[in-house]
This record gives sequence, C-alpha cells and structure tokens, in this order.
Amino acid sequence: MIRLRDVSFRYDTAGPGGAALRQVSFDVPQGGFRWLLGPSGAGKSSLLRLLALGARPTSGRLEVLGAAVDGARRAALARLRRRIGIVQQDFRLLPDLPVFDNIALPLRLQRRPEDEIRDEVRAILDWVGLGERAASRPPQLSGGEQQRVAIARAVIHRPALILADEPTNALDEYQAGRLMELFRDLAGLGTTIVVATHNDTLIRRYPAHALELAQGRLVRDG
Ligand SMILES: Nc1ncnc2c1ncn2[C@@H]1O[C@H](COP(=O)(O)OP(=O)(O)OP(=O)(O)O)[C@@H](O)[C@H]1O
Repeated sequence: MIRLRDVSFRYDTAGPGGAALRQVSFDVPQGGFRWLLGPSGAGKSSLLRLLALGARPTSGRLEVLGAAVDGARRAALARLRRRIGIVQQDFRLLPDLPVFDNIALPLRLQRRPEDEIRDEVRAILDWVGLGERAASRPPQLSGGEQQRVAIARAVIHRPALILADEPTNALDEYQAGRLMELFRDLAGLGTTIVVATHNDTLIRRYPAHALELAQGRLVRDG
C-alpha cells in the first residue's frame, strides 16, 4: 500500500521554482500495478526515489507499505527498505562481484542460509536465462544481460513493493513480455508494482492503471 497526500519534493541543488514534484496525491493498494508515465524531466525518477525511501518529501505525507515515512527513524526506514525491490535505470550492479553474489545480496541481508541462497539464485538465474553466467562480473555482460541481473536482484527476496525505472529499455520484445508476465503474477500474489517507462509498445500490449506526471504534477490517475 502506497499513499501520498500533497507530496512536494525539491532537490537541495534546485534553483528557485525548481520543484521536481508538486502536491502529488494518489493511493496504490497492495497488489496494485501502476505504469508511471510522463515526458523526460516530469518527475518520474524523483517519485520513485521517494517511494524507495532514498529521499524524504519536502512537504506532504508519504506512506510506503502502510508506514508513515515522515518522522520515521532511520532503523525503521532501513527495515522497510528491505521489503522493497528496485530496478534502477543504470542497474547499479556491483562491478567487482560475480553475478551470483550481486543477485544474492538481498537474501544475504536477510541472513538466509547459504544452501537456500544457492538454490534461489540458481533458479532465478535460469529464469532470466543467465544460468551459465553466474561467475561472470557485470562489466563482462551485455546491457540486456545486466538489466536481467538487476531484475533478478530486485525480485529474489519477494519484496512487498517493486519499483522499476525503465526496466525493459535494454531487453528485446520477448524478454520484456516475460518480465511483464512476471510482474502480473507477482501483483496477483499481492506485490505492489510501479513501473516508469517510455515504452509505448509495452504500454499498449499491457494496458493498466497509469499515473502520469507533467512538470512535477500528477495529471492522470486511472
Ligand atoms: N539530482 C538532482 N538535482 C537537482 N535537480 C534534479 C536532480 N535530479 C533531477 N532533477 C530535476 O528534477 C526534475 C524531475 O526530474 P526526474 O529525473 O525526476 O524526471 P524523469 O521524469 O524521471 O525524467 P527521465 O524520463 O528523463 O528519467 C527535472 O527538472 C530535473 O532537472
């Protein structure tokens, strides 16, 4: 469950009048899927950053997974963050760690036993078609392969909320379709999912409730 009420956000470095989000209000129920749309600079990444607890609103009220973010202690935010899976536009993989360990990170943070971790990582590596690349380092992979590692890392710990910024931009149509089917299955199991994209073909193929931003304001919720 996500709830925003009159959320505004301005970067510390922004000039006068340069708010990235202006009085944005919406709800997403648990298990809801939302496209996040809008032209470049509209505020999509900024909104995802707030939802990922990477920054706090400048004003307004934000609840993520049912918890109020304003005033929450850092330890509480850190616990909440572990229930969120994030696919960033630039993947943010650790270049010196093998693919296996990149994907295992969220499970290691949960202190899961190593034999369980091995089984889970192997299964998801097969699902993303990278079963043979477990020992490779991210810089040895293509863009699409790196994006699939980032997706695997975002979903492996079965987060309650998935936030994805252009998660298909390096994928081919077949892989993008499989990702959308995974998202649909996960939403059906109660995962809340927000996906920012410019991919019109994908949006047409998978029509869903959309949140649309323009110059930091929410101009569509439906
Ligand atoms: N680190 C930053 N410091 C200052 N201003 C920023 C920063 N990041 C983004 N902005 C500004 O905030 C506004 C919203 O940017 P944001 O990145 O959220 O847009 P976006 O919709 O995600 O764009 P894109 O589709 O290009 O990724 C823009 O005016 C941008 O210039």
